[in-house]
Amino acid sequence: MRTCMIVGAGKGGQALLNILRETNMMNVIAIVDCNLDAPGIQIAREAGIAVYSDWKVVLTRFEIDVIIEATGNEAVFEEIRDKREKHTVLIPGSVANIVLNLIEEKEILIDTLQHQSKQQEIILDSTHDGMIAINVDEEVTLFNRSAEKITGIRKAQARGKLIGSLMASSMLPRVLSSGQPEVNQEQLLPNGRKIITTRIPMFDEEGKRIGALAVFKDMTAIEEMAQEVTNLKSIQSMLEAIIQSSDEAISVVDGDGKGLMINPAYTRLTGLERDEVIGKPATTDISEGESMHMRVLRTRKPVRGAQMKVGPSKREVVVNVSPVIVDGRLKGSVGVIHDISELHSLNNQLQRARQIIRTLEAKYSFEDIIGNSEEMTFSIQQAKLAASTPATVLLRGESGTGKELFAHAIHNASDRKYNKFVRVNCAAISESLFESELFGYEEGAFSGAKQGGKRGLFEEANGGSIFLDEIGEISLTTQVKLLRVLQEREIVRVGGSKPISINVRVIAATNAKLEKRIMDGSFREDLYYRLNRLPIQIAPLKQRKEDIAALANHLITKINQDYGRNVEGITPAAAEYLKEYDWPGNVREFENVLGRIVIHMDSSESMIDLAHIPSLLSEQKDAEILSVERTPEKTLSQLVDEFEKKTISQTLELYDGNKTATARALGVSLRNLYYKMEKHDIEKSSMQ
Ligand SMILES: Nc1ncnc2c1ncn2[C@@H]1O[C@H](COP(=O)(O)OP(=O)(O)OP(=O)(O)O)[C@@H](O)[C@H]1O
Repeated sequence: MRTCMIVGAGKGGQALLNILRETNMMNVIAIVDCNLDAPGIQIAREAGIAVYSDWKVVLTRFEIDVIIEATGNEAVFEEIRDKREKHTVLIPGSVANIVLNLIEEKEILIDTLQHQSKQQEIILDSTHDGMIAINVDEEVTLFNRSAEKITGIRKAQARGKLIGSLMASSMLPRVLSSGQPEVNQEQLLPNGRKIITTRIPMFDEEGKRIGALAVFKDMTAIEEMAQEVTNLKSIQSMLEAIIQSSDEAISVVDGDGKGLMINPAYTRLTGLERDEVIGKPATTDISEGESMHMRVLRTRKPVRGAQMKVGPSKREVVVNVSPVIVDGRLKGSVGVIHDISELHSLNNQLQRARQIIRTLEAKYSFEDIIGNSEEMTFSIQQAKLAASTPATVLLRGESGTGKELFAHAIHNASDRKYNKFVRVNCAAISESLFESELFGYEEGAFSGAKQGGKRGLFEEANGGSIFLDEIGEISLTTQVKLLRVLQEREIVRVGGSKPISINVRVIAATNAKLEKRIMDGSFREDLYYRLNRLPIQIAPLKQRKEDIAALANHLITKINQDYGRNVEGITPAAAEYLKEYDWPGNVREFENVLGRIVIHMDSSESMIDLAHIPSLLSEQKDAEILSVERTPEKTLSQLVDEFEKKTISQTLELYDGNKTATARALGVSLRNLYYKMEKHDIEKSSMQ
């Protein structure tokens, strides 16, 4: 290194001394100044540099290669120039000044660079990408905050360290030596995080390799985000699918009330297509007046159950609208429209279904009426004819002949079969209730009347048939009212004045001799003629005994079902025997007798035979002897008298006319027996 002497220790000399020492460019041997207080003198002394007041002395003591003249004094410069050794280089003070300026500029530059690098650091620290750079010695020169977060290594720890000691798996040394960039490489960090990184070699302006840089992203976070987005997307598509397939009409508007979404049900109901709604303000939307969406956006409160009519066909709907509030901010509103006209039509269908079920109340048809006798065939023919007309029918026949069965069959064969069949047992309803039951009543018609009044059975049967069983039993007052209904085809509720027109087919039935009733004044002749326009007489079983075998088989099937038995039928001999009996209770009695036979049969027996019947028939005979035919016109004392007469006659017969034995058997005195025999006109022959 060349030796140097600085002449002049003023400001310039001092600066030069500092530079030469810092840069190590030359070995400063001595500094010269006649003023030993000059600023450079002190620094020289501290640095162990010799201080002289005469430069010539220095030259005599040291081998000096370079003399720097820093006095700014031209005379001094010329003297040194002339007296120095030839090989010694002399640098004038002005040059030293230039150097000084350069130094100042360098300092400013350094300041600026430092400032810039601070700024760059801030920028690099604020980026989300991790960045690590190394120099050619593989020392870390850049380690930004994101790199710190992703790798978990402290920035302060990393700076200046060998990358290999910091992260053994780092590929930066490889890039540094190969000079080849490596783009978008996946890498697993020791802390378990997955990164995607791009590594590039760095060159200076002359193409010299100066280091390598890695820029990387945290894939774990990205993957988590991607997962969240995927989840959100699937929820969104699920919601969309639900909304699109919903039968409820749905519309969604944004916070400004502009249409965002509607579903096909909305278009079906309102007639509004997507392009008429999406992006358009919902100012009036589906109905007149303020839009429900706008009201909800204004008040931030839901609207529930608003009723309105919408669409070209003015369908009745109920609307529910709710605000959509996310994190306290109003994002829009969702409206759901329920079409209640569909509900109404469902309700109608339900009513219809109910009506069909009701027709099951009229459960028999002509197929259920058994009998091939001439009498029965004729009755069935008449009934079928009656079924095809709206006419009032009067079914006549003894008790148990099948009048109700015929009434069912007529209703079910008529065009009213899908409407109601209402059966009224006129004998069972008390006189006082009869009118209100049949014709209904208005609210307040009598004490105990229901609020809003009540429909009567005629209204109930509207569109269908009403079966007035035991019609002979109704009072004269009710007969007048019924006649009016049959003539006018309208009813007036009890306590009301407004006539209500009704469309009901009347099927009446009686076992009474109405003609006799007319004679004694208990039945109105005009009503009789009204009812008797289409009379159907059903013959008693004793007049059509040829029906017995077929009836027996039919009834056995029915009994098997009722009692869970498996009787197959009746032998011809048994059927013949049953024909000998008169069946005063007709088919009902026949059915009861067969039922009792079946119950008494052994489960191994499959056919009803003679052996099963005799005891039963004798029981029947006893019952017949001991029973009296109860007809509505008979009074209790008449019935008791009749029973008494039959009992006495039967007991006399049993004891071959022996009155003493008969009186004893009946628990009466002989005198009393005679008295009763006379009273009942029991034949003299049996009175011996
Ligand atoms: N021809 C028939 N074929 C099949 N079953 C019959 C027939 N006639 C009557 N029945 C049956 O006999 C029973 C009595 O019939 P129904 O009640 O119709 O007689 P009714 O004349 O209305 O009697 P009442 O005057 O006492 O009311 C019922 O179980 C019915 O099914």
